Amino acid sequence: MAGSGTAHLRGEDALLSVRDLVVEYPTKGGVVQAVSKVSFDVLPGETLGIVGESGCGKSTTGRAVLRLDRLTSGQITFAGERIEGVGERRMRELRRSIQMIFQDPVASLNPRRSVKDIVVEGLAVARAPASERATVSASVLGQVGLDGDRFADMLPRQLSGGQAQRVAIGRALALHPRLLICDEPVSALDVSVQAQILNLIEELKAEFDLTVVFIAHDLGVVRAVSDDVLVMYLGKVCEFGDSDLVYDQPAHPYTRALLDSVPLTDPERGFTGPALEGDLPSPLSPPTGCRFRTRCPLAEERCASEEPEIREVRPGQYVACHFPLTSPLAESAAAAAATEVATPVTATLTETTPDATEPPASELTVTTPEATKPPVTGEPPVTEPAAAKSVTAEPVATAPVAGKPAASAAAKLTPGEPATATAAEPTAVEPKVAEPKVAEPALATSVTAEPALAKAAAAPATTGDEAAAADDQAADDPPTVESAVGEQTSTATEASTTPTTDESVAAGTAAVPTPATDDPATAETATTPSGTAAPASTEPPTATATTEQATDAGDPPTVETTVSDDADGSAAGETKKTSGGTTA
Ligand SMILES: Nc1ncnc2c1ncn2[C@@H]1O[C@H](COP(=O)(O)OP(=O)(O)OP(=O)(O)O)[C@@H](O)[C@H]1O
Repeated sequence: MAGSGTAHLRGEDALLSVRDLVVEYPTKGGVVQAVSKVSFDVLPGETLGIVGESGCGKSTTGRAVLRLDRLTSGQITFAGERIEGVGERRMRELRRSIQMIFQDPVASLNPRRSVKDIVVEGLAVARAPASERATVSASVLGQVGLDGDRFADMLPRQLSGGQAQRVAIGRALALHPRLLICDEPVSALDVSVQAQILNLIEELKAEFDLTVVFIAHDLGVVRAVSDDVLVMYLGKVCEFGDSDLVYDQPAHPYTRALLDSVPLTDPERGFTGPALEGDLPSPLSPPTGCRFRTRCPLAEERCASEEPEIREVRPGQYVACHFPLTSPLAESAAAAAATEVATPVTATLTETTPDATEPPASELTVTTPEATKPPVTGEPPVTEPAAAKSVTAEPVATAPVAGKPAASAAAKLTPGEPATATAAEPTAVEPKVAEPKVAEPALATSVTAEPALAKAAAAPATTGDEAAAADDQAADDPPTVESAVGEQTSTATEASTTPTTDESVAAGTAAVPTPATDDPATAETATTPSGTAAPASTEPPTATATTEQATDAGDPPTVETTVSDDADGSAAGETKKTSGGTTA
């Protein structure tokens, strides 16, 4: 959590329980430790946000729950049933109850199928009669705001990104899932459309009593929709707790650094505070002890030798850190650091005084006087910089999100207000340095600024025709095949900047653009896993989706995910099937 532990777990009432999940990918360069002993619970009806830098293992965690990737070890319990070891037949049934929505909506849809057929692909796999499929299709399309004949016969390439994501959501809903895993569902969308899709998910969640795991790198998006949030770093859990608590009073230095990397709308100030510096270390050989220590301004020798156990630092807030920002331990750590060479630090430290006021959020709050500590250099980063993505935290947070009162959303992130309040309880702190430090964030190179904020705030909280029409504006000019290919290529380029690119590609987590074939029975459907994308090449992916001959012409094509299944005792290479990007 960057350590391990179970203090944050909430027990038997959980709909989904993940315990000590380990997912490793053997590659030519070594074993990628994508997820290392991650544990969490998701309670019925809640939305759990999972955040962290690109490459920290968010998508792998989500995919592991559905067993789309091979689990190295760990336990997964869904609705009281241990599922990490069930056979593939049972897993296929379970995937009706656990649906996943992916980042690239267009790539996740079969390009040769009409919208009305796509949304009931899962039912077709289950051999539901055509009449039932037609009824459900019409109903679901209405629920996701695509009612009317206009959309029913469209092909995915004729849809805007927002409309395509609505179709993907509809396809998931048609199976009446209990758990929805949303993997970066709005990252690829325009910010105004993001708000609409988030609202749609919130409304449907309430209407269908869904439990949601919401994976995103965008902190603002996650805050807007999540009840609780799990912060991951390099395959480990850093912090878990009530979303407001974690965002307002982050206790892990990594959480704080992430929040400080969020751009402000005030161009003079740039960013909330000192940005996270350095690169994500290689998952092939992660740092010993606390995995964050090589980038942590508070790291001590102990952090290299001892992995921190997660523990409660405030009611409802759990942190895996030897020196959490509000713990008395941080005081002694920082005091010790003060005796060391006092060179400029990555994070601006602050002084604690009994009656001082809250410091600017630009400053890293530790409860010790005059402590400065040089950045821990530790092991040099091995990998390429983490893939940079747009940061759109503030805009989305200010957009009204159905299911969460607008006032509450506004209270969470008010434009101009620091994204992180840093009052250390119970003592307040006095800023030592008044001027916020403006730093270039290591996390983001693309920033959504104020105009987007205004757009998002103005976005209507509707899922009906209006919203669909808004989405549709972008689709007035239906994208050509060429432009769709261009999109894939650019996504693939982004993916290529992630660490251990070779390994990722070798292991085949790239999304599979669906080939254009007229034969539905042999059409290869895309699953868009991991938020990465393969170029639209004719070469088949190494290990993700292959095609299976449908059992009859009426069946939609199924996707075989090439993974191994421990339970079945098969060797690597056994196939798992999903339908057209759903997890039916
Ligand atoms: N099939 C694979 N083979 C090898 N390495 C992989 C594979 N899938 C993922 N990885 C690696 O596992 C780590 C975690 O990847 P993952 O996609 O889960 O991260 P993430 O936090 O979801 O990132 P992003 O937000 O960019 O999708 C990364 O280092 C990634 O390169």
